[in-house]
Amino acid sequence: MTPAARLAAAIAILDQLRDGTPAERALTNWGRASRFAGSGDRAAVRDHVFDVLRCRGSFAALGGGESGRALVLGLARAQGLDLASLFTGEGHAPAPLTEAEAARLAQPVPDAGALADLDWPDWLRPQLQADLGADYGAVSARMRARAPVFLRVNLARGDRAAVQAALAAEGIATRPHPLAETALEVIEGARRIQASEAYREGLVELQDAASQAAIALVPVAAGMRVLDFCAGGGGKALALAACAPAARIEAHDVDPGRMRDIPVRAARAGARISTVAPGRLGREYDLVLVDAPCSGSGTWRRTPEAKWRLTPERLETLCTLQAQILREAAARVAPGGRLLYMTCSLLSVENTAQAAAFARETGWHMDEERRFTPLDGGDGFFAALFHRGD
Ligand SMILES: C[S@@+](CC[C@H](N)C(=O)[O-])C[C@H]1O[C@@H](n2cnc3c(N)ncnc32)[C@H](O)[C@@H]1O
Repeated sequence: MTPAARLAAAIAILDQLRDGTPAERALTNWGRASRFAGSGDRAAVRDHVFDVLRCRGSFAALGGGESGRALVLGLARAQGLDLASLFTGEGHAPAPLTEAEAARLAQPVPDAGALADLDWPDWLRPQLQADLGADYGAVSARMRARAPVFLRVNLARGDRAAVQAALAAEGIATRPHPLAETALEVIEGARRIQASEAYREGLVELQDAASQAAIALVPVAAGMRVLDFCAGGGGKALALAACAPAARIEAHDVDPGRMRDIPVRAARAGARISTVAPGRLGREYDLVLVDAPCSGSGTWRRTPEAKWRLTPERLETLCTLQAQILREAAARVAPGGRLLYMTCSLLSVENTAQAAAFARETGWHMDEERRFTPLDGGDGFFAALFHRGD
């Protein structure tokens, strides 16, 4: 496919999203109907679609509307592409610019800060400005770009340098990242990771660097009884198991189906993690992890559709649920044990305010609290470690 045909495909896919079709489904549908498209074409079209979703507000302003065509015009303009050579109408290229489009595109481009402002939902912008303070502008700019890909080195299987060499031998170039001693940032070959031997043999897992740094805060040791209360696919439980292979780790989720991959992932990593059905939990864990359901605002570079779907009502529901889960999880901590609360959110209502309210209302003490933003290199993330007040 030509670069222009890839833009035309992105336009068609973005138009499909307007009725609420999820991007992944629209991309799959397009892929099935486009057998002529090679893997490079598919990757490029996907990147266009996700670049637009991340910057939907500013690209709509730059391109003059919310249609697929206007958004892609905004993308092309933001990326400094030569519109005249792409929008030709020849072959599979998008139709030439209309006079109205050409006149709109001749207007001056707003400054970068004003554009980045547009890429947050309007209702959330004041909250983010207050929560991020002096970092607001820089974080907003960072959130418009693609997220880096990080790997967690499974220290139970090899040290970081050895794993880096094994990956390099398979064409995956990485560099150590300062956020965590287990973190490697992938600089080349990201699409090869899941088929690589290093991945299949459990030397690495895909995990954001901030999540890795948060897990490093946890005082986990051999013999400890640990509960991952909101285990989902088990990313945090696996990271904990790598830190303390002799800890007794149990994974739980209100939706047990979400834990279905844990046995396979644990076997790959050589980790021991048992999954526990709701209602079969113990009461005396030395450490309970709560990786709470949240807005996911810290990960919106990877899941940009979620940014535009979040509503004030949904955020309020999530905050209520987080407070409730914290209390349920705290009831399972043994005397002298610890509770770790985490979110992948940038919002204080889910982070510092939630943690402070829990401490105030229950008498638990906060030992440590850490907030990560994309300025640290990884996703937005939050962790607060507590011990019981008595
Ligand atoms: C942020 S995800 C967990 C991600 C996971 N820890 C990981 O690292 O891959 C939050 C999880 O909390 C679960 N959850 C939601 N409400 C819950 C509840 N009341 N009790 C336990 N788990 C809950 C969801 O099903 C979801 O899997």
